[in-house]
Amino acid sequence: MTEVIATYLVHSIDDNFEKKAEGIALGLTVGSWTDLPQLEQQQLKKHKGRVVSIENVGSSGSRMKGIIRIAYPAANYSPDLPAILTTAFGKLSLDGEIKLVDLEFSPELTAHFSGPKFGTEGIRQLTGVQGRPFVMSIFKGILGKDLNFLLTQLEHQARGGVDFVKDDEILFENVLTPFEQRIVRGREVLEHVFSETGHRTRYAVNLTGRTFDLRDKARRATELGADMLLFNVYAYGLDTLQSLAEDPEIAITIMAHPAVSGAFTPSRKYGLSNQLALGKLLRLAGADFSLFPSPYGSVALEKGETLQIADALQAPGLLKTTLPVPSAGIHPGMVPQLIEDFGINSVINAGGGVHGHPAGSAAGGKAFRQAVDATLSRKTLSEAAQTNTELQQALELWGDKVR
Ligand SMILES: CCCC(=O)/C(O)=C/OP(=O)(O)O
Ligand SMILES: [Mg+2]
Repeated sequence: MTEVIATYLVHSIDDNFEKKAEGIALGLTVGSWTDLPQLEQQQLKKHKGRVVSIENVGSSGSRMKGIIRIAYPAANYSPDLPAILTTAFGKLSLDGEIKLVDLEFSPELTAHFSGPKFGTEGIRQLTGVQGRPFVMSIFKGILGKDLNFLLTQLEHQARGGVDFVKDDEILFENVLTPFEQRIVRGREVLEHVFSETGHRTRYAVNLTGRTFDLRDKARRATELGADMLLFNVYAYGLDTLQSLAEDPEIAITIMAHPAVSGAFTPSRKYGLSNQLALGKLLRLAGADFSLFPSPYGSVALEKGETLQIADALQAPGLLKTTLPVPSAGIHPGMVPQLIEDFGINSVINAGGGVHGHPAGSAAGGKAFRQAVDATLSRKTLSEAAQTNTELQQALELWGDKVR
């Protein structure tokens, strides 16, 4: 059956979850049922929502907690995320203490989504990076600074051996560091570093501006030789991301940033789960990378939640996999834990943990690469620090434990 099954966490003053479930299944589809004439019931049967399961999962304060799963037939909506989200959690999202925890797509429905254009394996083939997690750094302190400042910081990050450098999500079109100049001049800098060191760093430029201009701007970026695009997906919308990812003329990877998603994910009683918002839906919409708060950074999520996000991004399935990028407050001392938690099909991402290094940004990148090498060769960081100055300096500043 072509359908989507929504899983809701419901908090209710009573445990009559059957009534609530039936009310949702009908209310978001055919409206009413038992009082309809037989003929009408027959005609509407293919549109009726179906209660799949109900589970009472205890209580929270004065509320009973229930998990309700409802199936919505594909006959009711067009196969796109705006329609599916509005069907499964449109008006219902306004109706009290209810959280959308998951959406299960049938294979037939999933077939309508292209998913990531490159995905994990495509990114490994593109970059030649195998057998280790990627390392990425983030521009910091760019607002109000000119292009030379940005290019100098880019060169330092590249000389530190990071695989990717991303714009910070708060860098928009501006007269000091214009989008197209960042791409063209940034490329020159990275080619120069490559010619000198043999190391290639790729730059994720922030795709910003009005929605209807994004496609042409992204196509222009591709023409100019941009490597990657950063995209604040929830400031725009999932379907905007999907339209960019599906465009054959935008033949570069797209990195989804979680900005704004905190407006509707943290509550246990309302909104969307992070595994859905920063995991499954971004993979469906075509993100090659998905950034999310790590379990031990400066805007931490619970570890279980981050592992669910990563699993939604990397689980085997019809779509290519999206690289998880646990972020925020990351420093080299966290590398063993990051690799233990997220494996090598992930991106180790840091801004302050690179630029805050006592010996500067290049040393910060080197410290991360040294920490990755140490971890993969089963050395402790303190052992590796004995022969790696940059790592030693990083551990002296930040330590080698996660909080
Ligand atoms: C979850 C997003 C993290 C982010 O955007 C960012 O800029 C992190 O910077 P640091 O915390 O590594 O300095
Ligand atoms: Mg940022």
